[in-house]
Amino acid sequence: MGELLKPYVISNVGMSLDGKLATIDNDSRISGEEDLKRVHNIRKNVDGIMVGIGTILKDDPRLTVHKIDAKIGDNPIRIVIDSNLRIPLNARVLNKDAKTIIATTLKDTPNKIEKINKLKDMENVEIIRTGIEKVNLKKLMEILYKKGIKKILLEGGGTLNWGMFKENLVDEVSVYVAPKIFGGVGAPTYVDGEGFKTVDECVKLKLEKYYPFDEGIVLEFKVKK
Ligand SMILES: NC(=O)C1=CN([C@@H]2O[C@H](COP(=O)(O)OP(=O)(O)OC[C@H]3O[C@@H](n4cnc5c(N)ncnc54)[C@H](O)[C@@H]3O)[C@@H](O)[C@H]2O)C=CC1
Ligand SMILES: Nc1nc(O)c(N)c(N[C@@H]2O[C@H](COP(=O)(O)O)[C@@H](O)[C@H]2O)n1
Repeated sequence: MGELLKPYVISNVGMSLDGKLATIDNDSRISGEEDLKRVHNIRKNVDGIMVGIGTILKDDPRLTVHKIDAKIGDNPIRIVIDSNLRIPLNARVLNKDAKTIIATTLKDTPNKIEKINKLKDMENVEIIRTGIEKVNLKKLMEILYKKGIKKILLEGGGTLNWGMFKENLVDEVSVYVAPKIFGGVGAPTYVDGEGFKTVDECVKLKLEKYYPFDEGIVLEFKVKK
């Protein structure tokens, strides 16, 4: 079998020192303005920004380059991973500021068919279908690569991050760690999902760079392949 041709994937989050992406009440204001500008500089230099539907439902993000000087044409393609097509039709990620790809499964329900038809009427929206119960992330990466998406910024949340790390689809990690502790067993962490059972199986990283930033620290790693 040939090597998987896939986009280069950078995973970025802002997290508390205890690895949380938000508090138990879903307050995710972790990064300060400087860190958000750092993230938007990464956004400006990738072809796609990817998030899971959990993040859309909780944060209603725009996923555009809006914290630094940029033109609408600088906006990368937004990619939402949404197995059951739960995306609200008024989600900000569906606005006209950029193109949006919604990746969903091949499984049909009457509600899903109706939603797909509505989404197809939106000129900036494209739907890609792969996988049965969950979006098949490996196949999706191949499809995106063939469409010319060569570099992706993965912006979470914890469930999608797990899916991407488990399938060995992440190439680089860049995290801002804030000097804050949130606690809470139910608060989302950088990587959730079912987790690896042994240290042997886990994703191994090579530390490349670290520097104090805002009130915290930025850590950059390459994923060992
Ligand atoms: N501080 C930060 O930098 C960030 C914080 N967040 C926080 O993370 C939380 C959202 O995270 P989650 O609830 O975990 O949702 P998520 O954004 O990770 O989306 C998870 C959803 O992705 C879908 N999915 C489809 N196929 C999948 C696959 N193969 N593997 C994995 N997922 C698949 C599933 O429907 C699943 O429910 C929010 O509280 C948000 O505020 C999110 C992004 C960045
Ligand atoms: N880097 C980073 N730091 C934080 O503290 C965050 N809460 C996030 N969240 C991510 O950014 C999205 C918001 O994007 P827009 O400003 O609306 O374009 C949010 O949905 C998370 O993916 N990131």
